[in-house]
Amino acid sequence: MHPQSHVDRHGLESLFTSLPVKNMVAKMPLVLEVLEAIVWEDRAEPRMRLFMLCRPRPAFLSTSAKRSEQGQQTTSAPRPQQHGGEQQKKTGSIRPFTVLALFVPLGYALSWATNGGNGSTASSSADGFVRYTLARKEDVSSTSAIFTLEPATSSDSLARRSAAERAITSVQIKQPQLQIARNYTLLPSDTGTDSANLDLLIRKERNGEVSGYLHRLPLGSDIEVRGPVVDFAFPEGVDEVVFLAGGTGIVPAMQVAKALAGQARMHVLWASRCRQDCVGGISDTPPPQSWTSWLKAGIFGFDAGQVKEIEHDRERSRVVLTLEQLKLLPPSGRTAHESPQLLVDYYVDDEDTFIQPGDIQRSLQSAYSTTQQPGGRKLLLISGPEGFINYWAGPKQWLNGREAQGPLGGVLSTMSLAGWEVVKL
Ligand SMILES: Cc1cc2nc3c(=O)[nH]c(=O)nc-3n(C[C@H](O)[C@H](O)[C@H](O)COP(=O)(O)OP(=O)(O)OC[C@H]3O[C@@H](n4cnc5c(N)ncnc54)[C@H](O)[C@@H]3O)c2cc1C
Repeated sequence: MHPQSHVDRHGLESLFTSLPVKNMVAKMPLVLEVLEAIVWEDRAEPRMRLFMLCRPRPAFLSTSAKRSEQGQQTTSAPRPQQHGGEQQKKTGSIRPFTVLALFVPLGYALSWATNGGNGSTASSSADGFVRYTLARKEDVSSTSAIFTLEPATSSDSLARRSAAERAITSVQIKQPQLQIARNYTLLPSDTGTDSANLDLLIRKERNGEVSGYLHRLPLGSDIEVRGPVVDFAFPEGVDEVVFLAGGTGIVPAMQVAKALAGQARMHVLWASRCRQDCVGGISDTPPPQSWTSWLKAGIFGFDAGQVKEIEHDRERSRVVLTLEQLKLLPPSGRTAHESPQLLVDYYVDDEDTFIQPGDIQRSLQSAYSTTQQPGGRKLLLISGPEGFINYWAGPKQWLNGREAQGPLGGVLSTMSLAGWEVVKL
């Protein structure tokens, strides 16, 4: 999930220090490539990053380590002393003004070149970002919305299909003032048509740099997008999937449901904070009623669950509608199970319904009882906020500059998961 920009720092330094000004124009493509690599290189030197940012990063932005652990692309690398002059001095062999002196004319030249020298704005930039326009924003709840992005020009759009078909994919969106980017998973296109538009479900994080910026943008704004990036490629032979989704973690679940339709049976357990996030969603396999619900039903003469279902059926959010459509996808591929291919259960914090280990265990067992492919692979996927993944499966790990699964921890590590491969997304 990281940009594959492997910058050879020493090569870089010698390039900059040895570059004669008269050769600058001739070497411009190389220099631009290097500068671009620095911007996206999470191990780049602080002094280099310093000059690529539009403004100094405030202290609270020193969450770079956390972001990197999340597989985010950012211009700041995990480091103990972000503004530590000591560290900068130790590693410095290029004087800051050298970089600045190069960058300013280069930036000007790049802008001139990409604009064809006439001041117009090209839709695709040298760093792979493509210009889109915010065409629609559909509020799902007070904290999340579906953004529809249209290519700014008809000739230039990200090729959705260039990423592997059997994979979870996301795109990276740039926050141009800070020069940072975040991943957002693509909502599956509605009808199987390969629309050039991109639909994204984006939650507004409190004080979130990129999500906050996107939620503030008015319709018609330019948004720079690049990708798609493969976040997880499905192994061959998967015939059972149990998917634990927290919040916007439902979007990768929808991609899996679409990609594996007819090939694997899938059960999604989706936890949302409030009902607005999943209006109209009715669980396919509701957990057994607790004794308190039976008591309420006895006292009040109705089942509270039924009332909720009637209320929720009045309208359905677009996410719930898409999930319903995915349930209807015709079987294709090697196996057509007779039982429903996709089951979705809804859990809502505000309604005091939470995913319980027993729900997961039931789902795993029911998958076993209906499996038709002996030897088929079984995946237990978990996607959502860091806290959600940590709670169920333990934290991911950051190893050698890359995000790794880390050992299985959390609640799942105490359960019997024989035969199931757990993947933290
Ligand atoms: C592969 C992938 C796919 C994703 N898909 C989606 C998707 O479809 N939809 C979606 O909404 N998100 C998705 N995300 C998450 C998304 O990429 C961003 O992480 C998310 O939008 C937050 O980014 P931000 O810049 O807004 O917040 P950030 O600025 O990174 O902040 C994140 C949180 O940390 C808090 N924070 C910041 N600094 C500090 C500090 N110093 N101390 C304590 N707390 C702090 C902020 O208040 C905020 O709540 C995906 C992530 C990945 C890796």
